[in-house]
Amino acid sequence: MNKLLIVGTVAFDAIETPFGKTDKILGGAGTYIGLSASFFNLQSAIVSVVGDDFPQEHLDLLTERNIDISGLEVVKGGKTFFWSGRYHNDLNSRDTLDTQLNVLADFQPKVPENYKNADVVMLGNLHPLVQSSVLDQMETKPKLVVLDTMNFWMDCALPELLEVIKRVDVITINDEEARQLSGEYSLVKAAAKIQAMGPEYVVIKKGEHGALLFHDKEVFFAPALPLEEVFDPTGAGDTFAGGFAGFITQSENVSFENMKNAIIYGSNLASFCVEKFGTERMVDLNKDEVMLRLKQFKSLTQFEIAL
Ligand SMILES: OC[C@H]1O[C@H](O)[C@H](O)[C@@H]1O
Repeated sequence: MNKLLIVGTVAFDAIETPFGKTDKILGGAGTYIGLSASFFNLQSAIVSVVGDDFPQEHLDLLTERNIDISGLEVVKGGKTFFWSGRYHNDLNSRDTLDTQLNVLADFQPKVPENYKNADVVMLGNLHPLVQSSVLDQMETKPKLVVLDTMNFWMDCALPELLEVIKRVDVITINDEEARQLSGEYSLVKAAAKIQAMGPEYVVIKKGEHGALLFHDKEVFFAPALPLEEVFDPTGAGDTFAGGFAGFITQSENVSFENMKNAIIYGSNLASFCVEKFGTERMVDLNKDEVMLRLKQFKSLTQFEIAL
């Protein structure tokens, strides 16, 4: 089985949406990526850090999903990273209410020995120096390195971010971030400028409006499924990235054609993530539901050209 190495936060989140409120539930980019990738036939490991306030049941959940947690450091006497946010009525924008880095402040990632030859590396949203350090530890060149990031790092660690961007094959960011990073309003021009920074493939996430995949002069668009229920968008982008990286790892095919499938799988899994609070929906989701919704994705975009 092919190996996927994931780096990303494992966190406690407190979330408020127009539909309700939660207190300290399981969250973190690494968690969402891991859960999403667990729907594929692969071996995966998470490199991250938590404090000893992190409940065993959450660790068990990751292990039950066949995610290797030997690279998930538990700091004695430390507190787990905590994030709290409130979504506006449109669910597209949010305010961060609190961020407590805690053990994340001094995090030095350690890639498990048996993942230093991982086929695919998924660098979740974290400090770019942490992302670089994971790449430095790889003993064989991965077939594909995917990086997710956000505007926060563009604002406060741009040189480090540009360094790690040079080293990756695929970058996933949202439309506003693509504009910020490139200084271009047109997403076509933005993608071209970002490709010139290093990544051959640029995935631009547009939330409820789908995702675009750029490579050379080619572009592919994956819709987002129009959903009746959108409850909580937290982790949707990470779930998308986990589905993308998971599918590529399973299929061993890093061509542009196969990446089209990967972004459909990513969008499909993300469409489930938003249906409940936090990781709830990803935890009770099964493969049959995933496959069924995939058919809906297909019929959403298929049509006959009438001349
Ligand atoms: O990307 C989603 C994650 O970002 C925030 O940092 C929260 O931990 C949340 O789970």
